[in-house]
This record gives sequence, structure tokens and C-alpha cells, in this order.
Amino acid sequence: MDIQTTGLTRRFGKVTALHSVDLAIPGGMYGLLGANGAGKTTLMRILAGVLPPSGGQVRVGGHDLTTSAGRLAVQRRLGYLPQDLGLYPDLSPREFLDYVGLLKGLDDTRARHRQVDELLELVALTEVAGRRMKGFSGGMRRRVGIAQALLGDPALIVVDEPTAGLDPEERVRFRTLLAGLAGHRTVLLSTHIVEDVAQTCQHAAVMAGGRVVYTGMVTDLVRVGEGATWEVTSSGPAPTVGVVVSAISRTDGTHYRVVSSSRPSPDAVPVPPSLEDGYVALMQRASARAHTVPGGLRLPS
Ligand SMILES: Nc1ncnc2c1ncn2[C@@H]1O[C@H](COP(=O)(O)OP(=O)(O)OP(=O)(O)O)[C@@H](O)[C@H]1O
Repeated sequence: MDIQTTGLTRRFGKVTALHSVDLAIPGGMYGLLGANGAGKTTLMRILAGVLPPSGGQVRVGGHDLTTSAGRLAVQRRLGYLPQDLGLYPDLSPREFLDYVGLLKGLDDTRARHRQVDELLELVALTEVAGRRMKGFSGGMRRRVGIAQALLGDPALIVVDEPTAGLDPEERVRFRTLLAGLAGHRTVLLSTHIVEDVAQTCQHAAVMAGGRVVYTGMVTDLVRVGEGATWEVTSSGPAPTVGVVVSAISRTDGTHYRVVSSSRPSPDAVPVPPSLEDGYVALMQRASARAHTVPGGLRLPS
């Protein structure tokens, strides 16, 4: 299911969470990257049909989400994993999934039970399927969350910040699970973690202050950091120009990796950028524009 937004705007009182967002998202796995407060959740909630836009157009699989008929049509084909999915701690994953399946209209009991068992297997929770979710780890909860989103075999899956708070092993596991779901579906992954997008998506959009500041290949985002990534070795204080993205202490002093559009110090050496450097350079440009364009971008916090 492809997603098209044109001039999509959402205001909350005086706060404009989305400023005229234009996006064209094809099928497959697509990343939505941005700092906290960039507007990702607002966009996801609009795409999931749970929040109406204040203005602009939004179409998912050809359905117009500004109409209730369009929202209903999309919701039938959508799986949504919100940031704060509430699980019932006293239910087991099997009971919970069965309950969500009923809410989603999967009325055939045998077919629903079969689907629940298949999904429990897919997310590697079969062994604990009958255990109460009370003591589950963050990663296990997130896997229950993705299983509920997959009930009914939706064509579009919207996943909001799914790896936040997971330990590295669970994060990798969850990412692999998500990437495996793409195939014939569209999977929209919202995150503030560059690595999540780097490891799973070919294409992504970057949001800052409610605007889209980049769309394209994830690998091309690296190029934004070209000519703006430096290494500074110093035994004194950290560089004050640009953003220090890492600091490694060695015998000859501390090696600072700095993203800055200008040379941060006379002895700074240019180095090839990583994806993270490209992302930081993009955020710097977005914030510089916010300072020069009246009424322009709000800075991400
Ligand atoms: N219901 C609401 N009422 C008022 N302001 C809101 C509401 N929802 C979002 N906002 C504001 O809109 C802006 C964008 O928030 P949003 O949650 O979409 O960002 P985000 O990129 O998803 O960040 P996070 O990951 O922290 O949720 C923020 O300034 C936020 O405070």
C-alpha cells in the first residue's frame, strides 16, 4: 500500500506538529527518522486513521484519510504498533492476541486460534504463550505488540519507536523481525535511532520541527556529512564549534569526532562521514534554516 501526503498539516492549539508535509512512500520497508518532537507520532497517528489532519491531503492505498469511509477502509488493512501500547498484565500473550483478534473482527474461532499460534511462533513467544505478561521484558512486550499488529494480515504496518528502551540483543532481534515482514507489505518504521533505519531500510524520510528535511536512499544520507565531518585530537577541553558525536580517550589525547560545516579548529582533520554524521549534519542545516527563515523550522529538542 503506497502512502501519499500533500501539504499535510496538523495543529494542536498554537503548536504546529506537521507543517505542510509532502511524502510519497512506496511499498516495502520505509524509515521515518527524527528527534523527539519532530512530528513522527503525529504523522503515524494520522496514517493510522486515529487523528484527523488540520489540512492537506493524505491517501493510503488510494483511500482518502480525510474521509471517514477512507479511514475505515485503511483501518481494515492496517496494523499499528503505537509507542505506548497498553498490554493487560494479567493476560497471557495467547489470551491477549485472541482478544485483539476478536476486536479486529476475526470471528471464525478456529481460524483465529490458528493465526494466533502462527504469530506467537513468528515472534518466538510460543514457549511463554500461556504465561501472564506481568513479568515480560521490554523486548517480549514489543514482540507481543508486533504480533497484535499483524493479526488479520494487514497490508500496511505502522510501527512507532519500537526499539526504544530495548537492550542491544533485543533491538537487533526486533529489527530483523520487522525487516522480514516487509516483502509484500508496507512497513513504516518511526524511530530516533539512526542505526535502526540503517540496518533495515533502503529508503527513509527525516523530519525536524514538523517538516520533512530529507527523503531518499538511506545510503545517500551519508553524503550530507561530506566536508562537514572532522577529527580533532586534544588534551584540553572539547571543541566548542559544531557537534561532538564521539570522544575516545587515547594516549596522545582525546580524539573528538565533530560535525561542523566549518573547520572546528586549525588542526582538525577531515574524515569520511558515517550515516550518523550525515544525519547530524542534516539536523544542523535544518536548525540553521530555522534561525534564518522567519516563522520557519522549530528546533528539535
Ligand atoms: N495531543 C497533543 N496536544 C498538544 N501537542 C501535541 C499533541 N501531540 C503532539 N503534540 C506536539 O506536537 C509536536 C510533535 O509531537 P510528536 O509526538 O508527533 O513528535 P515525535 O517526533 O513523535 O516525538 P516523540 O518520539 O517524542 O513522540 C510536539 O511539539 C508535541 O508536543
